[in-house]
Amino acid sequence: MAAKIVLVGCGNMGYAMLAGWLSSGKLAANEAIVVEPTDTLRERAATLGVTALPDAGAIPADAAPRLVVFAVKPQVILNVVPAYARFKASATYVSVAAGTPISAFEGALGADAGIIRCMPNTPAAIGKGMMVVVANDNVGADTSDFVRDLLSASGEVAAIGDEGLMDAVTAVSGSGPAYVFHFIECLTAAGEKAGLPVETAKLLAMQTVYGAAALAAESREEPGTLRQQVTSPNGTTAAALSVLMGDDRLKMLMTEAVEAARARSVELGK
Ligand SMILES: NC(=O)C1=CN([C@@H]2O[C@H](COP(=O)(O)OP(=O)(O)OC[C@H]3O[C@@H](n4cnc5c(N)ncnc54)[C@H](OP(=O)(O)O)[C@@H]3O)[C@@H](O)[C@H]2O)C=CC1
Ligand SMILES: O=C(O)[C@@H]1CCC=N1
Repeated sequence: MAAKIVLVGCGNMGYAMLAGWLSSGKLAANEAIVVEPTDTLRERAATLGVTALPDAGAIPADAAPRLVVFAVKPQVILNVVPAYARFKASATYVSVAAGTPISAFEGALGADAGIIRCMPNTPAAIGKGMMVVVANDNVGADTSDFVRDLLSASGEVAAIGDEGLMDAVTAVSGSGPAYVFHFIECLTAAGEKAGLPVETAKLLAMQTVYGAAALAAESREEPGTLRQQVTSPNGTTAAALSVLMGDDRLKMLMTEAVEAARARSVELGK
């Protein structure tokens, strides 16, 4: 059974990517094999029509995948990788793990293995993700193009030459959706405190974040200009922004949060 892709780990991130690839039509279900030990997650993957197996040993000998994509936790990834070394003749290896450097995969698979480190985020599930990639010198142009095309089904793809920046990338776009989800939670709670029914507060918070993000993405104006367009002199927005921006309060908080994530990514790579 030939397969284009073996996806190792189909939890939050693996499933989000797989769902994006399949729904875009860039990958057919019969071109993917998923390896996932957790029964419920394996069954969820199988509902998408892919072959879902409990361990690497169950993959047919003739699978010859073009890509092996690791979407398991950084804490276990280097124990998981060796079982996939047998696909080296056909495969390039892609890791989405936070922290784990390309050199660690070269150590496990050999210096001649093609390795791509990718930092996706969960909006990939609906084609709105941000994927940042960096590859070692063993990855040829054909494979780079193939991976870029596949990842583009999940959203925006950017390449960086300096792997050292991947910890910062992880802290901004990899973890970033969680910051935005928390912002929605906080705006909802604040709306409720101001007297709105919770469902109304949630709708207002969600649609406001969605609309503002879409406007910022589609407009030619800078976010700062768009902010000023909302802010009437001495009006309601100015009152709120004096709380958020006074003493650079939110900026300092975001800087601290991103630095905490970046430092944790560095730690996970050790
Ligand atoms: N979640 C996110 O938003 C993002 C995550 N990432 C990265 O993606 C990776 C996965 O994260 P996430 O999806 O959140 O984690 P999850 O725990 O949701 O998914 C990982 C899955 O891998 C399974 N697994 C464990 N061992 C193996 C194995 N030997 N073979 C196959 N599957 C195995 C786990 O099963 P079990 O639980 O039974 O061990 C689990 O179901 C991490 O490295 C993370 O850094 C990157 C960007 C964003
Ligand atoms: O929290 C984490 O470690 C992973 C990496 C980026 C998003 N989730």
